[in-house]
Amino acid sequence: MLRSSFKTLSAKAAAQLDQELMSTGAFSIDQLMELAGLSVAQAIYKQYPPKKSCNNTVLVLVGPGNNGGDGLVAARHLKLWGGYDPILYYPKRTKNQLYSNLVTQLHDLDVNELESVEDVKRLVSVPQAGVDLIIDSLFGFSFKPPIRAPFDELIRYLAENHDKIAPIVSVDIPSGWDVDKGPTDLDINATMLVSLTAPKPCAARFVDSSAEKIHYLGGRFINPKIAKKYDIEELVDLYEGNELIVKFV
Ligand SMILES: NC(=O)C1=CN([C@@H]2O[C@H](COP(=O)(O)OP(=O)(O)OC[C@H]3O[C@@H](n4cnc5c(N)ncnc54)[C@H](O)[C@@H]3O)[C@@H](O)[C@H]2O)[C@H](O)CC1
Ligand SMILES: [K+]
Repeated sequence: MLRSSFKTLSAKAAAQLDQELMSTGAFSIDQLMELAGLSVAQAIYKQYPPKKSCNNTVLVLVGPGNNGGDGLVAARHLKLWGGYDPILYYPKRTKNQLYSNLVTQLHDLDVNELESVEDVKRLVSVPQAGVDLIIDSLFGFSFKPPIRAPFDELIRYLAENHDKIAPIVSVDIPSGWDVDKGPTDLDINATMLVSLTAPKPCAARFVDSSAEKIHYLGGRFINPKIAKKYDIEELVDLYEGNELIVKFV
């Protein structure tokens, strides 16, 4: 599949598909999130395998919705596989058993958390010994700009310091971008994007912005009937064998 010609799903269609999977499709959100987060972890393992020369510290920026949940799941898999040392920044928690369970699972794996944006700034700015990779699981297809506190300060810092910090892997959407229109004045400057189910329109802007941008597809849970209804059969057909991810090249 050519890296800049792929079917996309608008923010509205993505939300509708998500609802359909969980209503008539009879999936639970836990199931979808587990598969989404697992595919994010696999894409990271493939693109950034753990190195012997560093701690492989992965800072996971966790937002208040399901995009954040995908990041929590990905962190668990990376930790379980060994080689990676995830650390969380999760400033705004939704009171929901699903998320508190995911956090408990990470605490049981001795995954630590940062308390403030200042802690994040300190850690990401330490050359070599700080953070080797950043997972941006702040916002996904339900994000509506402009970005509100406390996330504005965080994204502004990452945007302004992108040449000094570790690569950023965005889950589903580069956080702060308009899902359908693309970058706003706050660009998190992600290096890699893992689109879930289908790329959203902003993914085309992402790959067009530089030949260096890396783009994966994950979230392999769409049956042929739903794929046909949403006109994304050609995306579903890209997965080979038992693979959970596809790299656009
Ligand atoms: N079918 C799939 O592909 C699946 C994808 N998953 C992931 O879920 C997200 C979408 O999750 P959702 O809970 O609908 O929303 P978000 O995580 O995008 O964020 C909602 C959250 O953010 C707040 N918010 C919105 N705009 C702003 C703003 N301008 N400033 C600050 N805060 C904002 C809002 O109030 C909510 O609290 C999708 O992208 C995938 O990553 C599922 O995991 C599985 C199925
Ligand atoms: K994101």
